Amino acid sequence: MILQGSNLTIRFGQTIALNGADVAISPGEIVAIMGPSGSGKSTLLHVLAGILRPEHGEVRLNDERIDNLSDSRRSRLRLRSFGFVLQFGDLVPELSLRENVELPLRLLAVPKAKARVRGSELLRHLEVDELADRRPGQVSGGQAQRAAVARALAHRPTVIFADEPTGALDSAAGEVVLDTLTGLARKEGSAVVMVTHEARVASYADRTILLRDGRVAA
Ligand SMILES: Nc1ncnc2c1ncn2[C@@H]1O[C@H](COP(=O)(O)OP(=O)(O)OP(=O)(O)O)[C@@H](O)[C@H]1O
Repeated sequence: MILQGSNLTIRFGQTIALNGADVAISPGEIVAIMGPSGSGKSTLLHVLAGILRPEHGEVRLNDERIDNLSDSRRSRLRLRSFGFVLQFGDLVPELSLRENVELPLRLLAVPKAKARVRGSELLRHLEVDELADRRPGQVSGGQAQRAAVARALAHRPTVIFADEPTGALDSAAGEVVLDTLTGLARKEGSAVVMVTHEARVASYADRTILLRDGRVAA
């Protein structure tokens, strides 16, 4: 297993968002997390990704415990090992699509020329290379989301976390984003963990984890 969460428990005030959830993700596996509203899907994603710390339980990446690392070590680990695709354009609005895609590489000190080659390759795969110099506000939602997929893949992360990655798109644009996200992740060996409430989105996954009341129900 590449990523493992055991007995994950977290509360927000009186609300128990996760109540002893266990999940394990294999290398390169594509997993959908489904369940009713409020069942803890986004919270599970944030705990697995080291954004939130569980109150009980532990998270292991490559068998190394990550939930008890300091905030700065967890941020560093997220930058190196994880990619993220969120529902709404989380690209940096002041940067071009190309600069957004190169950003994780530049933060990881990849030389500019090398980052440019990798960025161009991904933008081409995602068919937004002709828009590379535009800013996110100057392209459609679907085009921006394809650039977000390119950015998530840029540094060849171990796991890509996607929270409702097509939630803001019409179905045609959503299909393109899912095709490219899952297709490129498979090709490059990144695992994908995606939260969705749509069966159509989950059909792209190898396996679905069903959450109910903060636990894995199936
Ligand atoms: N920051 C927070 N502060 C307070 N309560 C929270 C917070 N985040 C989540 N919760 C609560 O924890 C529970 C699980 O929330 P979560 O967002 O993980 O559910 P979800 O399954 O992703 O829901 P949805 O499908 O509606 O997005 C909910 O009852 C929610 O209200």
